[in-house]
Amino acid sequence: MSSDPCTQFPPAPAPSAAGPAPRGAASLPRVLSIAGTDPTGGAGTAADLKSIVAAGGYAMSVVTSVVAQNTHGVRAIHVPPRQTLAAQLEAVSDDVQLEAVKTGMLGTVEVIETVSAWVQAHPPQVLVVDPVMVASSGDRLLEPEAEQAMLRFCELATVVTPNIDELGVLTGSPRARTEAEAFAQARRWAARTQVAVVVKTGHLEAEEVANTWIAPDGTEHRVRSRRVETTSTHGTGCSLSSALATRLGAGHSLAAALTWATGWLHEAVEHGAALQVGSGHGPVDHGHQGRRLAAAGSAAPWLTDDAVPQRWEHPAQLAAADGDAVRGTVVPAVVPPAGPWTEALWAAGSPLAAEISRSGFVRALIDGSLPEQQFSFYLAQDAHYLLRYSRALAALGESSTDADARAFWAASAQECLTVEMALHHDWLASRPHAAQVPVGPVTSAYTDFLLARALGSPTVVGAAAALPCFWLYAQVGADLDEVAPTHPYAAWLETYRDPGFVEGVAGALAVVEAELAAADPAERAEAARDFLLACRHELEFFEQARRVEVGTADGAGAGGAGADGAGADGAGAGADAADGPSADEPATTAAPTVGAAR
Ligand SMILES: Nc1ncnc2c1ncn2[C@@H]1O[C@H](COP(=O)(O)OP(=O)(O)O)[C@@H](O)[C@H]1O
Ligand SMILES: Cc1ncc(COP(=O)(O)O)c(N)n1
Repeated sequence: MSSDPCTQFPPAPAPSAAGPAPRGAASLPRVLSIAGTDPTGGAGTAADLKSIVAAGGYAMSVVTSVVAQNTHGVRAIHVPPRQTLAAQLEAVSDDVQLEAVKTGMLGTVEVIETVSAWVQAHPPQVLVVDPVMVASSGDRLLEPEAEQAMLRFCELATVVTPNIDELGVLTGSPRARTEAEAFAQARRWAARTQVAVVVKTGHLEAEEVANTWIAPDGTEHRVRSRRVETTSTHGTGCSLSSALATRLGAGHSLAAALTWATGWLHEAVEHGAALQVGSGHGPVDHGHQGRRLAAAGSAAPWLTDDAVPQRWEHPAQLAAADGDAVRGTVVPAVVPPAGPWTEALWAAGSPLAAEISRSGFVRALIDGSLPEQQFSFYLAQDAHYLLRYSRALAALGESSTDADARAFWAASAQECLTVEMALHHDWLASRPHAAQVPVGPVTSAYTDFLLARALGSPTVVGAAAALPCFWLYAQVGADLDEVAPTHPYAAWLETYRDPGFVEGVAGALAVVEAELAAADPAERAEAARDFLLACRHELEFFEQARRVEVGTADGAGAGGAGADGAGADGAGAGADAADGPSADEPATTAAPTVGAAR
């Protein structure tokens, strides 16, 4: 440690005129990033600030070095005098109580010593050290002679987050070629230093990128994530460590914090390329999840008044649900319409069908990356839905005047109950937490709407509102290629293609076509409007599960990853608890026979 007075900090709490604000009562964790800059906003302090905010913290920043860099690489590094660094650190700690500190690029021995001295004088509750050494562009961000100082600094951390190359340097081992080798290195280092390590496998080749917390006592918590084929990974390490620090600072367990940070970053990586920032290795979209959730709370009406004519006289009068006149770009329906009226309904609802296929929920369900906790929530809501949907179908059976329609709705209502029972037996029995999740607001809004139409509107209207559940569910099956038996949701995905279910869809289409043909134009228009609203309810129904915050206790199937899991400083929860079906979950259980719904 240097004896320079600039690196000698008074012990905490450092007094100032007002002194640091008292602990407790803060609505958000106050998180400090100590890092270098990136003027293109992808890495360093900029990435850290965005990540801390995204993770739910109040973000602060102390700059260690001013870096002229962009998505192609580093052009110049200026390290301000150590007095400047020390003064920044003191300005923060004299005034602000911190819940977490994250360090990134420290760069030189002098900087590391200054930060080390400050940390020792003001030990934070949570210190996440990202031992930044070399940028993804290949440029060095840590002087070679500073490596030893960095290794010593890491021993002050709550957790360190090296990438594969940095882990090798940290442990004095050759670069790990497999996850198992990386784990062995991390275990040895954690046992020796009593500091936890998050092993990140972004730099390995495998399709799965996992982040694994390895505690000093050897316990592990592994969070799986799917590799995104993209060049937009600049600043991923900065972002993960900042989000992790924030969640730990907020008091989440290590399992919950790592699960959340990994899932959030996955979405940010997935949408980074669309930002079109720079022509090299672009940044990730730190705000994607926040914007998605904000959009879910929009108060904008789902349909404008002119979306459907007052009187629907001819099939061609209907516009697409996005307001455009129906054009030739309609997504083909896997179960074909039964006549001109249902054909027009399909064309009008086609933008929503396409949106469901593109939705994060459906894509994650199909590619297997949907977190188990969100899948469990979906199952729980599905069970609530089926019970209520069955009542709506039974009501349609009672109000139908046509004998075939009556028989069809009654049989469908019955089948729905059978499917609901199978859902409990085959899927929810092994997820007792999910089985107890109450009906959510999205499910409730959809089913209240369906029941109101089935019980209080003309039969044609209730029937049209009930149709998207059949038709759009079958459509999801069209997006499926062969599902590998190792897919975590293989058995569930098969239900979308069940031939009995496809037959049921055709039956519903025939009934609705006949009802529409016989209806008067005003009722027909009402039916079209409610068909489109039900399509939108379908989209919301799928997407609601992605609004469940993984790693917290508010969703279903929290497993070992709930907020009440292992503490941040303690042992990890069981491996794979939150992000994929565990060995005893029924990933390959026989699918319930879906014949009527969802
Ligand atoms: N291509 C990718 N697809 C999905 N997630 C990624 C990808 N690249 C990085 N990540 C996420 O970012 C984390 C950190 O990335 P990594 O490249 O391992 O570290 P660093 O940025 O420190 O070099 C990974 O553990 C993973 O969660
Ligand atoms: C200031 C700063 N800190 C960290 C990184 C590493 O980020 P990456 O490895 O993604 O380039 C960077 N490029 N710049």
